[in-house]
Amino acid sequence: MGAVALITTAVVQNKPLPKNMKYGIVLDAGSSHTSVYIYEWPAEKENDTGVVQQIDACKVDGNGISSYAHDPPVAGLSLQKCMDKAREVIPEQQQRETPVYLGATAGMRLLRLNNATLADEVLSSVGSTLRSYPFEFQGARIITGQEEGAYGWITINYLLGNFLENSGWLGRLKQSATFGALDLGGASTQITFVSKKEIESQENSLHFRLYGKSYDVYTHSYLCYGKDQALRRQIAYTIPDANNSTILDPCFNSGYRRNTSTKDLYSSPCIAQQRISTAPSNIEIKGTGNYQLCKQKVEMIFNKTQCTYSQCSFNGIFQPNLEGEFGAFSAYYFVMDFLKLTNEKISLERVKEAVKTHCSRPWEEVLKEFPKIKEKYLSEYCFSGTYILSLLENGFGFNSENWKDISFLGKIKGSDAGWTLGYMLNLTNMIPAELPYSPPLSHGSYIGLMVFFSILLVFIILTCWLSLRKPKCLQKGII
Ligand SMILES: Nc1ccn([C@@H]2O[C@H](COP(=O)(O)OP(=O)(O)OP(=O)(O)O)[C@@H](O)[C@H]2O)c(=O)n1
Repeated sequence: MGAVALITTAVVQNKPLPKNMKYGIVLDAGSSHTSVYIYEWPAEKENDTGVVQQIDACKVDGNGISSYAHDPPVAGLSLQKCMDKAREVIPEQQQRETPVYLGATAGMRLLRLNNATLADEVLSSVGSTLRSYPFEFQGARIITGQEEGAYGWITINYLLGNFLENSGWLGRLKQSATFGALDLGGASTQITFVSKKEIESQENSLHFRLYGKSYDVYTHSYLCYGKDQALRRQIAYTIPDANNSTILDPCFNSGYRRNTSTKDLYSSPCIAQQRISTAPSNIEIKGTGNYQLCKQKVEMIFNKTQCTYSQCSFNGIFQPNLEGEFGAFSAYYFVMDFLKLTNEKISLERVKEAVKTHCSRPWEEVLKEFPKIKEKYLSEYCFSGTYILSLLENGFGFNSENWKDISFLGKIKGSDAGWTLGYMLNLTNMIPAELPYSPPLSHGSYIGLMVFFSILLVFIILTCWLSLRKPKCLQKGII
């Protein structure tokens, strides 16, 4: 049984895994795009102390499989380019033994809320494409927010080597040194960390036994609090004020303009409470680039008033005190990397100053300086930086003191930080619940020691024999 048995993996675990697998493929079908990751096993699979490594990754063109809700068969076809690449990367004789998993995240969770039949059609379309490749297709499913949080936590701690470090006798005695995981996607965000305090809400509590050590983990996934859905909500709040269908938005650089259809904006279940029937069908957003005003608008989406537990993050969700160090990845990394704020020595105050400065820059100037960056990303870095600060500070409770505990992580030892590796490690039972037995000495060292002690023994016996034996001449003299 897999070590992470608490996470339900029903659909995927039905098929036995190929015995000689050396590679694994995981497709991350996110809300904004799909990525294909190829992993390679370490040579010593049985007594695994090596690390499964990402050897290639491919980003699928387009906006994620959920965006094909209007035409599900195309969702599968969109994956072909990256799957063709996987066929080139993995040696032909290994392909039949290579498991392929597809996990869809928050974009598909939202589509399922809107229209479960369409979500099924999209999944069956990607399933038939993946089945047409010579790999061992293990299933396509929508993973839960809890799984997304847990697998992200497993991935970063596995890659950082924390589980093995905690598994020795010394590691088992001391407090578990793991990193908490902060994952910001397009449609949801996850926070996951080991908590010494009681976790008051059952749905936020996970227990893992990994390499012989137990971990009590807190996790929560906030649907609709990914970067793209948060932006939609922030815009939707302004629509009632729309005058002549124009919105002045402080979260975009001044001079930036964008047209949005309200039908498209309102199509997300995240905006359900904010829809107004008198909204114009099209709105024009005009940036005014003001960090303080943007922050005020962004904070409207965090409800800090109700809490039925001893303490909450926001929206009445229980969250224990933050503990230990954290690794922040996905959009946290993309945005902070763009703003050059990933250095741990940069204080929270300096981060705020930098976001404020970026927001105040005219759009023309930004565009001129970064002509190669996709306009969608570039235009949103003022909002994204402000949102990240609000989420971490106002939402989760980070402050000037513990800001230094956050590391913004893109790749760890060559593998992308994200949920996919943890997902595959769990489904292939790569992380044992108990520490595999490893003899204290290697075979070579045993033989070396045996030879050494044999020579030593012969030497001792010889010395004793020589010293006890009386020389014949002396014996004669005495007589
Ligand atoms: N260079 C980049 C790349 C991506 N993004 C943004 O990062 C966010 C998250 O992207 P990703 O990690 O791919 O999230 P998804 O998997 O699509 O989201 P989810 O898990 O919520 O489904 C998106 O809003 C995307 O616009 C960005 O700002 N800059």
